[in-house]
Amino acid sequence: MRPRITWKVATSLDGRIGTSTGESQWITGPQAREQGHRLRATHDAVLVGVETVLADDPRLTVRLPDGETAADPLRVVLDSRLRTPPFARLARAGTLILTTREPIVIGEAEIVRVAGDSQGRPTVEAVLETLSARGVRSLMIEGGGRVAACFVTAGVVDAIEWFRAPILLGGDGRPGVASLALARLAHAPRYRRLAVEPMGDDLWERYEKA
Ligand SMILES: Nc1c(N[C@@H]2O[C@H](COP(=O)(O)O)[C@@H](O)[C@H]2O)[nH]c(=O)[nH]c1=O
Repeated sequence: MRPRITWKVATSLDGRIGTSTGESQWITGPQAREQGHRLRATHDAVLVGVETVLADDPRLTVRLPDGETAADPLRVVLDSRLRTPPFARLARAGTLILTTREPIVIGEAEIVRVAGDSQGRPTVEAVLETLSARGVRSLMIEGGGRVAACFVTAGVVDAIEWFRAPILLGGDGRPGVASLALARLAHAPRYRRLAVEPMGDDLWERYEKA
């Protein structure tokens, strides 16, 4: 059985995750970001694409206010061509890098080769099979836009945790979800809103697959 998949995204009002130059830290305020950490703590694994590693050098750990502790999820990077730098914060034990190339050493991360599509990117199916085999039952995708588009297109995004900040970044900003190549509205993936909660200046919108 595949893991339950949640896509978590922090955007401007107009659904952008960064400016045209890629600046993205931070779009949402401290309360929304803390909630993001709580969501990490409730998932077995958190996944990003290598573009996010190169842009943000994320840690993907759970960092909670003083006195609160929670285990870190398995960190997963989709990196078909193994571009994760050995000095990246994710290049350490507790990170699984999925590639379609012959594995090389990247810090202390574990590198596993999986099946690729016609463009040499790990297939969603192969990623989910690999994670299921490791006992991952819940997976949170944290971006970027292309990775989100792959999982949405594959029809496997069961829930969305959307943090929306009251700023505008415009059409030249980086989209939260890249191309879905939709010609017909009838084919748009549809989600049902479960809750909306103010988080400081931001909004936390929760959706599940309709
Ligand atoms: N920019 C942005 C987010 N960005 C997400 O957080 C990641 C950084 O995680 P870490 O290095 O562990 O702090 C980054 O790569 C991206 O996935 N999250 C948010 O709640 N709000 C924000 O405005």
